[in-house]
Amino acid sequence: MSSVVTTDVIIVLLYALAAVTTISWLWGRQKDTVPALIGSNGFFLPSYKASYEFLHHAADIILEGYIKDREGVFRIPRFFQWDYVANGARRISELAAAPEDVLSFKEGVGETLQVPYMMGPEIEDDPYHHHTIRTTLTRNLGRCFPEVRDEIVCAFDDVFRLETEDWKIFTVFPAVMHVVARTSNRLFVGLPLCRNKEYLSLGITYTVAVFKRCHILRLFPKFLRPVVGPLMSPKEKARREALRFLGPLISERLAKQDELGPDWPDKPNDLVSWLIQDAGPDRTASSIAWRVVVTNMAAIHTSTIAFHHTLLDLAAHPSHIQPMREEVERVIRQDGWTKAALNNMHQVDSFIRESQRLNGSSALALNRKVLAKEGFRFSDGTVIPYGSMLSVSGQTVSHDPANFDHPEVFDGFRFSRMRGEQQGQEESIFKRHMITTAPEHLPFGHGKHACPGRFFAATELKAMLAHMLVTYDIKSDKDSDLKQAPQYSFGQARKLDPTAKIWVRKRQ
Ligand code: HEM
Repeated sequence: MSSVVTTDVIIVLLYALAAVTTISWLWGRQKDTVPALIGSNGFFLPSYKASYEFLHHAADIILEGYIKDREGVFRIPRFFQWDYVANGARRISELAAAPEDVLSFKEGVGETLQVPYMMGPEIEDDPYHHHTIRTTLTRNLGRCFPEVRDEIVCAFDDVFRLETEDWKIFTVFPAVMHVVARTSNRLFVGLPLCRNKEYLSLGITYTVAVFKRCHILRLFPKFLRPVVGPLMSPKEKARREALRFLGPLISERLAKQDELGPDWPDKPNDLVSWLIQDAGPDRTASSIAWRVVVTNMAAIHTSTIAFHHTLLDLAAHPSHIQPMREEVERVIRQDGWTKAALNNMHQVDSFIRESQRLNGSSALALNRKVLAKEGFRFSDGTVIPYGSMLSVSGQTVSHDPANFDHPEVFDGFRFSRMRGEQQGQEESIFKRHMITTAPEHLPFGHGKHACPGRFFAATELKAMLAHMLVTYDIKSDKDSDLKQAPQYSFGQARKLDPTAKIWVRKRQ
């Protein structure tokens, strides 16, 4: 009993200390002219009530701000601090183009995902695997496509196990996550490990833990995070497991490289080899195994969410199936199952881009932290103070009639039509590809930090959709026709319905 009382007293004292420190820091700062979206403008710190309201209605509140002023900047209440949200294409472009020492991507992600606690300080300080993904992995997509395609075929076979001609019902999320995890790991670690259920569940469990716990840790004041962060971190356990699965494989490759040089005969062409090449002094089995897990985290959750929505959109809008089937079959007859063939599947590409447009997994995009001591200044003079988090309202731009005709309507061939209409105008055509980011299309971010894995994600997701179209019939589960209804949010994160189902059978 007395130890509980002591803990309570310590926590109250720590909170009081945080409040005094924050208030005195804010007191010395210039008055903030950016209006608050909810809560009172007059207060230095947002009220608990406003922060709680934002936690549960973030998407609606951000939309309200967008409707109020499509070119504006607002403050949003978080426990213990105000964050900032900017609207409009001009501000999005200015934010995306700002240098790292003014608006930091690294510190923005660090804060959003609580990287030092969830992944470790070395991932924040030296994210060399981002470079590996952007360069070597992307360059090898054509060469590695036969393996990726093979894994897609086998993984769908294993997940669906359709032995008769009858329809079978599936819960979409776990089915898609299994296929995505296997396919991604075929490229990351190769056979046979990419089919090892325990290994795959390590990546999935760690990813789910990071995305849940980072939001909870952000509810604590900063000075408490070094205490609470390590207690909540899934990192140590996942690191040990990663070494168990990947340690022998990586040690063997490191030994071969030491003995035979960097281009030893029959060196596997996968992420493990590419990371060994880029690792520099951090070239140990333990640290490379950890980069593989962290890459899994960036790749699997995001791609699973995207394909989950794609399949539900397909089931809800079946008139798109036949034209896409015809496109896939025509292109495959011409080019075979190759990466080049995917480039010619314009309707498939457009369908996934449209699904991403309407189903963003976060109400906020481009999360950055202001590092310039004088604050970040937009070209109209609005200043975001030093140390603040600044984001843009990623979802609202996709739903704005100024950017899209009938934005609320799912129109799977919206982007392929635009490409058709603009044949010959090279610059515009490339604006409509799934991988192309724009101020009005932010699922992959925008600017120099736009997702480096999006070329792989597009290859994987298009190959998955093309395979499903020509191999299976799918139809909606009547009960989950209104699949958007059960979506709810926690802070900026929008959660999908993990119970949504579809019917699948062998193609008739
Ligand atoms: C549909 C799937 C995916 C979506 C929607 C997605 C989305 C994003 C977004 C929004 C960002 C932040 C961009 C910004 O703030 O400007 C990002 C960054 C990143 N993504 Fe993805 N991603 C996907 C797939 C992947 C895959 C497959 C990989 C790895 C192979 C990957 C690796 C990364 C990495 C390493 C970063 C950090 C980039 C940097 O530091 O510059 N992503 N992604």
